[in-house]
Amino acid sequence: MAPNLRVKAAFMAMKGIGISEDKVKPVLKKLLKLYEKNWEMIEEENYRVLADAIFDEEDDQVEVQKRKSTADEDDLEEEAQMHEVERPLKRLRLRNQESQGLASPSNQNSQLGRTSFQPMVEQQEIQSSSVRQINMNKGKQPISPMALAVVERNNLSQLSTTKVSETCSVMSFDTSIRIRDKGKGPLSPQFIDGSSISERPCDEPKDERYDDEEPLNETPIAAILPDPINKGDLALRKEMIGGRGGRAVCTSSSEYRNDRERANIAEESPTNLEIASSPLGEDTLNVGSRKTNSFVPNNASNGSPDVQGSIGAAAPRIPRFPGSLDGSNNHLKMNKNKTTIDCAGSQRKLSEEHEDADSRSLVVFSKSQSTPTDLRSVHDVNDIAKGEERVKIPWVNKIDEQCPPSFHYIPQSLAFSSASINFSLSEIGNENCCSNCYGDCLPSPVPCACACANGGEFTYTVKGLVKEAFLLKCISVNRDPKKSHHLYCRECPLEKSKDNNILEPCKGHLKRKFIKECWRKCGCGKHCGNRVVQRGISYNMQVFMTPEGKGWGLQTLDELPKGAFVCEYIGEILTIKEMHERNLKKGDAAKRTYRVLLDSDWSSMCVKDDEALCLDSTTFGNIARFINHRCYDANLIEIPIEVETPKHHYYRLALFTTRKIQALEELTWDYGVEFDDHDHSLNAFQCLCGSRFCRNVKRSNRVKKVR
Ligand SMILES: C[S@@+](CC[C@H](N)C(=O)[O-])C[C@H]1O[C@@H](n2cnc3c(N)ncnc32)[C@H](O)[C@@H]1O
Repeated sequence: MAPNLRVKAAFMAMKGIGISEDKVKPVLKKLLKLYEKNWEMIEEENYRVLADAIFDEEDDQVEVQKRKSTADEDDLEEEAQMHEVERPLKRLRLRNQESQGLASPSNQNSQLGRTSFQPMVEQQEIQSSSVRQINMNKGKQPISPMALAVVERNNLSQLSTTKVSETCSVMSFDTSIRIRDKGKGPLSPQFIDGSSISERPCDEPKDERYDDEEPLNETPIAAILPDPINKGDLALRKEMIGGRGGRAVCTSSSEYRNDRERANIAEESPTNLEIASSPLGEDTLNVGSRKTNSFVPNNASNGSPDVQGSIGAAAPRIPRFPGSLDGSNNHLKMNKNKTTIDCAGSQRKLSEEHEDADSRSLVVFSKSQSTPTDLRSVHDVNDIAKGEERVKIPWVNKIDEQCPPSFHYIPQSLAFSSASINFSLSEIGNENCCSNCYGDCLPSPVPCACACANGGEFTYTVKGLVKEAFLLKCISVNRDPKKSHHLYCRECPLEKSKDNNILEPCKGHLKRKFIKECWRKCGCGKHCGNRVVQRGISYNMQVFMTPEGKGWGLQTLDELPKGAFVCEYIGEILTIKEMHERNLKKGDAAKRTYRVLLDSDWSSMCVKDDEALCLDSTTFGNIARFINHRCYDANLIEIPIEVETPKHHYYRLALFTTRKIQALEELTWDYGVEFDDHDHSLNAFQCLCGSRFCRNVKRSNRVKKVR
């Protein structure tokens, strides 16, 4: 349909429910801008989004009007106070009261005659003063001086251009990939990224509805339970205390390099072929489940405080998020005197810490008093990724005294135990790779075999960004998961894992578009433009404590272009059965785990039990575990990436920007949570995303209105 016909149709539809053109016009304009002229979204469900937006606009106007009259009342009140002495009405009232003996409020109105309006002045005073009180409290959060915060908001650009970049040095990753031919035993693990900061997105204004509300006291973001002491502790202790100097390569935020240039600087992170079992996992993880999409968030705790430098946990679509390792109070805290305190109570002045900012462990530990768990929970304030990424990822808390929750930073996902992910070269046939290519595939006029798998053309631009058309398709599938995008398993592994006597029918899985990247069996080089995700994180980000009460979050320190790769969702690779077992073990704590289902292609294959997988970032993960949820208009989107195997039971899950993102914006993605799905209360949390499309807002009234 031509655009103007669509406009007319929208007018007609709105007219049908009694909304005039002049009200529709400005809102429609805004929506078209917001959805980048994606009419399908606006037209869906008989223009429901449009109608909702118009009602919202009306609500906003009423609110503004209310505020205006409140402000007027305040002004009046102030004026009245200034001229208290000459307030005739008040004096009159007092005189009347005195003369008529009207001390009791109960008989005031009846006996004061014409002057009875005066008690209303009094009432008005009370109202306006309480309004004033609310206004005064509004927006005030308990903000303690940030003991550990190295980054002041105002100085962020400085941080990203100087502090971060100054500390860059060339890093070489240990590329410990062990590839074996099919059937010849274990392969090597694969890892990935993480980290963040943030501020409100410029085009995602905070919803006024939340302004006057106290932040809700949510369930804590997730609790990571203590790992059993094992041999790894010694190495960890060494790393915590000594750090691994000079490994990270940072990209200055001011100097943008495209992905390929960046790739020349840093070593490619190791690609995982086979996933190693974690000796720790089982006792330490919690899982949640989710209905259809791949993200299974839990009730993340708001982060019980940990040691300075430790990270908080977060979770995406199947994911759930952790908090403290053991839920005990064994956490390091920051005190308000700008002194850092470790678990053992050692104190150290912040200034001293700044002096040796490049030393990678800022917390002073008393070795004798610190347990291995304490040590593991400490995160370097300058780099929560512990040098595992190409860039450093600092953390900051300007809101309270919590430190990020404990977890193990891993840059690539690892199998916990039973997941069937032994990638082998023989599994990738010649038709599944471009063995005849050379150098960089992108400039070639003839699409290579990998491009053919992407529908005959590369999905990345030469700048390493996802092409607009592909991105829009992904966004529309996510934002508009109509039935047509859902596929249903004949025997759903998720339902099978539930131990129900009767097997429930599959609830459906969102069918997503994959990107196939070139890989090591291809003839091209590792800087080929069709290898973006596997090169890892390249933008500067920061983990930060959100002011809205969402716990920790991730924000970008760099401006990010639309379609840019931000990070992969990394975690332990679990079979659904393992996930379920962990849930049972954890009981209520399972609500605080961060898991994402890898179910984008379940329905198109008969998934065996050990092939139905999810990623659990509760105890082992990267910065993605800090990314908070935002309903509908999140600035990141997850896209499945095929790298090491053509079988889609395992794939990488990468997060890309849905639009240009300003430095200091919080990074968010839509977990796909259904807040009214009572069957999946494990995933529920009180959503504070602030989106005008928030699904956690009771919509019944609005829907009624539309009908
Ligand atoms: C993957 S974690 C995100 C990081 C988490 N905020 C933290 O502190 O570790 C997911 C958890 O964060 C919290 N969260 C994420 N998005 C939220 C939102 N929009 N509103 C409220 N809480 C949110 C919930 O507790 C959720 O279970």
